[in-house]
Amino acid sequence: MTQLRKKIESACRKALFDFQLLEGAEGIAVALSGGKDSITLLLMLKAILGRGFPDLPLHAIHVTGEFSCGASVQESFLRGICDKLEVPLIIRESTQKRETLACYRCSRERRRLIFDAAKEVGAPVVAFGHHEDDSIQTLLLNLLHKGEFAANLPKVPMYDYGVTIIRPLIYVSEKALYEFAKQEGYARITCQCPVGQNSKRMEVKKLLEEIKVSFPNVETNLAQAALKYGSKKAISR
Ligand SMILES: Nc1ncnc2c1ncn2[C@@H]1O[C@H](COP(=O)(O)OP(=O)(O)OP(=O)(O)O)[C@@H](O)[C@H]1O
Repeated sequence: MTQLRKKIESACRKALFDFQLLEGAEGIAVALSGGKDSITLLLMLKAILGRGFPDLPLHAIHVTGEFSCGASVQESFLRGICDKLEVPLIIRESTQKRETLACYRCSRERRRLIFDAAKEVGAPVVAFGHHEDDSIQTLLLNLLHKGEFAANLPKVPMYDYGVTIIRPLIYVSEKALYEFAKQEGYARITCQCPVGQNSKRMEVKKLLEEIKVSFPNVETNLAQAALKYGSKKAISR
């Protein structure tokens, strides 16, 4: 096992433990876009479940469709990964059209498709591949755009849908995930969505790079603040 793999697995284990992410779970569904983050997540959970954590059934759910994130991923590529890991793969179709394309609508539909599939297979705990940098960007984006101090939380019960979202990669940096994907040979650009490439999130990413010049610890500090003070709004009923 490489050092990097060990490092990511151990950060993932720490998140599972610190936030009790698997508490009460009877099965886990990984939202698998085919990008580096969710593939790594699937590999990590496969390695961890049954070793220090309950041996829960694991499923992968992929949403396909012309403009869905992950649209450039071949089904056979995902099947290959899942078959090797002996994880059942479920594929759902998104209906997004270019004319009506907007991030919020697309991701709402994707979530609904993923949640429905997860419930159908008896795995209403859904793991997303969001990492530490996603959380930092979300925090800044919400602050600048909406005046809210709200980040990605590691565990969010979605009472209306009857599922719980978990984010086991919350302690892992994007850089580590990128390096690992390169090492494992599945680093590839997946999001070819014309809307996603120009989003406010990209602007926040650039802004963070600029801030980093004067404040080198900005990412660590924001990640900590996100976990400590990130809004509880998302988890209130
Ligand atoms: N088409 C999809 N099917 C299933 N899950 C998805 C899909 N698109 C995104 N997700 C889930 O949402 C998470 C965040 O999506 P986002 O588009 O921000 O991807 P990302 O940061 O590029 O991650 P990844 O490298 O896993 O694609 C992904 O890690 C994955 O768990």
